[in-house]
Amino acid sequence: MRARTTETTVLIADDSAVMRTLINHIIQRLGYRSMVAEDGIECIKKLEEHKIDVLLLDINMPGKSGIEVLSYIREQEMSVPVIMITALDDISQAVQCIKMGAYEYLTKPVEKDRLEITVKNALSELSLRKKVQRLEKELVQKDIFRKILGESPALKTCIDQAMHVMETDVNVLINGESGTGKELFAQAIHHGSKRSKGPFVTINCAAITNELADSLLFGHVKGSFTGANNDHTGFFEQADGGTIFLDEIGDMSLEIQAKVLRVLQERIVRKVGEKKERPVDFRLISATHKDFTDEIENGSFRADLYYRLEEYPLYIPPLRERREDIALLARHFLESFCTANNIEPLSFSESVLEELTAYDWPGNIRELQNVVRRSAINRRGSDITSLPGQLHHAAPLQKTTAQNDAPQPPSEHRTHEQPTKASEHAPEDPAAETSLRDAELHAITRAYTSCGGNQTRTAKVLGISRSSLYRKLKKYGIEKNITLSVKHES
Ligand SMILES: Nc1ncnc2c1ncn2[C@@H]1O[C@H](COP(=O)(O)OP(=O)(O)OP(=O)(O)O)[C@@H](O)[C@H]1O
Repeated sequence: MRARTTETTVLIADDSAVMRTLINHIIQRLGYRSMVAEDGIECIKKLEEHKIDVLLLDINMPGKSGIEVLSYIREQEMSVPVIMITALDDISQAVQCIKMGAYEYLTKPVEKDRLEITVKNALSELSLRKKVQRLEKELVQKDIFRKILGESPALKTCIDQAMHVMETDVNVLINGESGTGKELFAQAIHHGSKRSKGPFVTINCAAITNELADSLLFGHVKGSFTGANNDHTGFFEQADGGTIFLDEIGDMSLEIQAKVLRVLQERIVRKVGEKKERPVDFRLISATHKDFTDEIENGSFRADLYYRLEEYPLYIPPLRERREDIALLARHFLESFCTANNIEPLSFSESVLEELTAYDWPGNIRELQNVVRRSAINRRGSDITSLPGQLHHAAPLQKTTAQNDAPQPPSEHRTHEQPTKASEHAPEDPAAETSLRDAELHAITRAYTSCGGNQTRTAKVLGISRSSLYRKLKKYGIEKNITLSVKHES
């Protein structure tokens, strides 16, 4: 029995040397590890410096009384159970201690059996309390991640990593192809963090121009430049006390990268047209679909900023690497679509589910969402037995729709969207559009695959600029997926 309990430490705080020795002796004979304190001040010091499992606390002590120590324990929200030791004529004070949260009181002289039972009970109550706290925490975490559906080990690993990192304040860099759920994860990390009551500010980095960067990021005062008709609070200040989510961080210009690096280092901002500096307290989560090794190598991304962003990397795998999730997600999107549109419940036939599962989903979950919606709209009965068109054609066409459907940052964060909207270039004949698209997609796919996914070489082969290649890859929702899916198929 002694060997079993030596892990448990009991602190005995009593100013009487005789009582300390007596209780210490009993505690050690019961097999617990013991520590002693001669007064309230020493008791608090030991509580702070050691892991104490049970505290035996005398009420009347010099320096700080037992009641003062108890108040301190409650103020600091320490979970140690406290057993008060009191003289018989001090019962009213002992009762007051129970009201203040002490577990129990024992009267002097302390009997061995009573002491043994009380310490044991206090320990089992503590372990029960810890179990309840753990279960409560698990419930909260499950609730936070309930929007992120999937049963695959790959997704579960991501959720597990996100759960661990959300309790800290470190910067997280989420990497994954378009539509894999990076923003969803960023939101979950924010909601599960100690900043959850603060704001979650999303910034689409691709949409910030160098000219407006200072004003958008740090704010401006009215009249500080032509068109500044009102004061504006910058994004970093808006995120004060909360989380700032820098989406598409890989698209940020070098000039803006320098500004962001400065805020990360100094944690202060200054509005355009103002001298005053303001401290800002934010947690940074950023997301990218790019491989930063290339970007850093070719000088388009600062290594020093990258290392600050990537204090904790979180990789969200594409859907084709977690095929187990496809049927589950498809059924979920179908059900949500039916509910939202007052449609009678629909279901997929087994062969359609197989087809969905076999497809590579270059546009990932966003693409799947859209295919499901279109299937529901085109249905001919309550069973969906075929998909809208061939899936490999759905990808590029879907991507454009999907970008419009995707959750977007608040409008003020989207002042300068990328000019790649289908409507701006729509040819008159839709069939011509499809064949042109197919030809372009085919050419890009071939070049990109033969260049092993290297964007600079692919752009050279195709005779277009790297940025224009990037826009096209994004437009078709293929990016690095082509290389991977080709590998997958062969
Ligand atoms: N595991 C999931 N369960 C349910 N819905 C998901 C899941 N992952 C993503 N989604 C949904 O898919 C869509 C795309 O997700 P999200 O915007 O988070 O992706 P993203 O990786 O940030 O995309 P992009 O890089 O294009 O900005 C959203 O509607 C999101 O709610």
